[in-house]
Amino acid sequence: MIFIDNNGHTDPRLNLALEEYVLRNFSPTQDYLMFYINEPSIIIGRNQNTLEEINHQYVEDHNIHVVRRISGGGAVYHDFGNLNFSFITKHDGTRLSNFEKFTAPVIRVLRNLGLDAALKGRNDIQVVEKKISGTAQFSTGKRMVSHGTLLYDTDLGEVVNALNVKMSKIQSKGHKSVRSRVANISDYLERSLSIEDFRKLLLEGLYEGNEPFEEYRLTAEEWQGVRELKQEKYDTWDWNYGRSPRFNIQRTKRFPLGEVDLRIFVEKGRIKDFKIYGDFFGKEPLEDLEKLFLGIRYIKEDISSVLQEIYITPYFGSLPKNDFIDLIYGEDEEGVKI
Ligand SMILES: Nc1ncnc2c1ncn2[C@@H]1O[C@H](COP(=O)(O)OC(=O)CCCC[C@@H]2CCSS2)[C@@H](O)[C@H]1O
Repeated sequence: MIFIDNNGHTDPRLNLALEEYVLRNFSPTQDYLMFYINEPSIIIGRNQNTLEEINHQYVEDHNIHVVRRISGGGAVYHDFGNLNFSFITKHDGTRLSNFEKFTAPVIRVLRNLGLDAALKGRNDIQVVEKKISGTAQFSTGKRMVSHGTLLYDTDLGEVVNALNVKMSKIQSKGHKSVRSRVANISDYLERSLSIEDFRKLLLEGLYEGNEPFEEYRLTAEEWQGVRELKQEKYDTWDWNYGRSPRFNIQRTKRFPLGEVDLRIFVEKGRIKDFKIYGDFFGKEPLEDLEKLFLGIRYIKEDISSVLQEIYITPYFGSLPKNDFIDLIYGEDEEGVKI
């Protein structure tokens, strides 16, 4: 096993690019282990609809990154108190989602630290019914990544806030996260340890009985490749949001002049169909209004700039623009509690 040094980077886009770069470019006959800690971020599963998983307003207001990963599963929150481990190995022929093999050594270390940890559900490590780790896998056919989180001393209030979805009435085939009760590992330890001490103990524990892992630092050229992958993929709206499975949104809002009903169909993050029903829009045919939204990204900025152009038209005579943006892209007051 070779331990890959991530150089202490905490940008989730860089860490996920590094993991994918190692998976795709490093020796196919070697096994690798990597640790990384991300600054506050939500890491979305490969097949999820980003908007269905995040509290958009909260995430924006608090500068929380939203990044899609290549592995399946649900959305998780990371901060400086969450340590991620990642095994990048040959595909061992077992069915994906066999998490036992890769979680067993981690569970052993946690048990040695006095925690009553066990693999529960499909992919959770739990301590007394509370989740302290979520895991996921991705395979290229020959190689695979098996990675997981370890909630060490994460701000658990933020986990709830950031993942408290407020966009309602979305229908999609996107993979839905499995909400759980979560806990921090540090709360179960008898002595106090920093996350850095915990990281060291985990690394030592993982190679117990074997030779210490050989450490590898990437060359400048390899880092360049990682940065390119970051730029082409993990930095892009197309990957993080646009790649979501298609979805439908249905919204109704009562304005002083009457009710407006809206149906939007979004594919690859862009509005493909836009239907608006309401009886106070004046005499212009609504198709003209509807057409203006086709092809734009389903994000506040694009919606707002369309409305900018058409604000002074008969449609919007007496409707405040922000109310309209809210109708198309707002968040309901009552979110789904997790
Ligand atoms: N950091 C963290 N760790 C564990 N569980 C979490 C975390 N954040 C949120 N949650 C809880 O898990 C569910 C989602 O569970 P669900 O089972 O749907 O998804 C997962 O566990 C995915 C794990 C992905 C691990 C990758 C490893 C490196 S990059 S991310 C969420 O609604 C919260 O209740």
